[in-house]
Amino acid sequence: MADIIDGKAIAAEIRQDIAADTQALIAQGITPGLAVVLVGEDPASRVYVSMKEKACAAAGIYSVEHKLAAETSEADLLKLITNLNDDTDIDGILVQLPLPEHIDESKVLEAIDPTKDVDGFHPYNVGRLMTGNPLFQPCTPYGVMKMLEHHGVDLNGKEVVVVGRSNIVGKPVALMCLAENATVTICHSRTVDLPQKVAAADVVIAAVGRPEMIKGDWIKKGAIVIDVGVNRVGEKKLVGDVDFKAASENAAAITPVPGGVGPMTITMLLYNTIVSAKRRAAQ
Ligand SMILES: Nc1nc(=O)c2c([nH]1)NC[C@@H]1CN(c3ccc(C(=O)N[C@@H](CCC(=O)O)C(=O)O)cc3)C=[N+]21
Repeated sequence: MADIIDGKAIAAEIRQDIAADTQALIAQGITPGLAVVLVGEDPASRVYVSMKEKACAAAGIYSVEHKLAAETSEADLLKLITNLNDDTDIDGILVQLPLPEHIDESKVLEAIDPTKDVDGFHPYNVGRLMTGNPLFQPCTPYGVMKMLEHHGVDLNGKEVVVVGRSNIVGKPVALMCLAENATVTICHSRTVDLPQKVAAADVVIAAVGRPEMIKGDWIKKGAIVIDVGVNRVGEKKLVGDVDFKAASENAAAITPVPGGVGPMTITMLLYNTIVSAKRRAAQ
């Protein structure tokens, strides 16, 4: 049976450090500040945003939520971002994705001051990550790396297979593993013989958004499995991209869903906010 890599526990540990750093910054007269912008009424987005609020409050971070109506114009959203860029109380700006259809996502992400881009989605920060000199690392992949580190996984020379090629998870996590000297393969919907690719992996990182599509018998004995998927099936049940039960038979260690990567994502958002506030304090 596999070890469970407990994201909730690792997140709680990191959040204690974040709370201590926050107190130290406040003592220097700098209160870390995060602005979260939510456009529209998507229920899942609302849940995530309120989780972020609670986590900020628990850590002592100042947070402001800007809830805008679904029909808000792109121009008005850009205006809000400009104001937040100029607001000296704000160290981090997060615009919750997805945005409504009529708003150009790239335009919005590019409007955020890269020095406040705690999501790490601005092309400037993407470029900094790609060239090996990151300013902010995107929260979900950064959380994945912290989980591997906490579990004592050394990626040097390992075969990492990333399933999924999104800008927010697949591509950046592949770059981060490469920076740790892994041999990285990125698989996707057009990959030929995915089971065989996954079977070659020492570390599998699943980020496709399809419930339990990665089967347990694809996993090599002793592999590490990181499941980034959060798929709601039916009313309440949350499952990952990996068939957890079957994969646990082969894996040396595996992350659960819920309680795996999810809690780490929010933790790394707070972490990036503190990093940004420390830069402000050092100015
Ligand atoms: N600009 C932006 N940045 C994001 O980081 C971002 C976003 N937009 N849009 C949506 C996705 C999704 N996301 C999650 C955060 C926490 C959990 C999480 O904590 N999940 C819990 C379960 C929570 C539940 O029950 O729904 C868990 O896995 O244990 C999941 C997903 C951040 N996202």
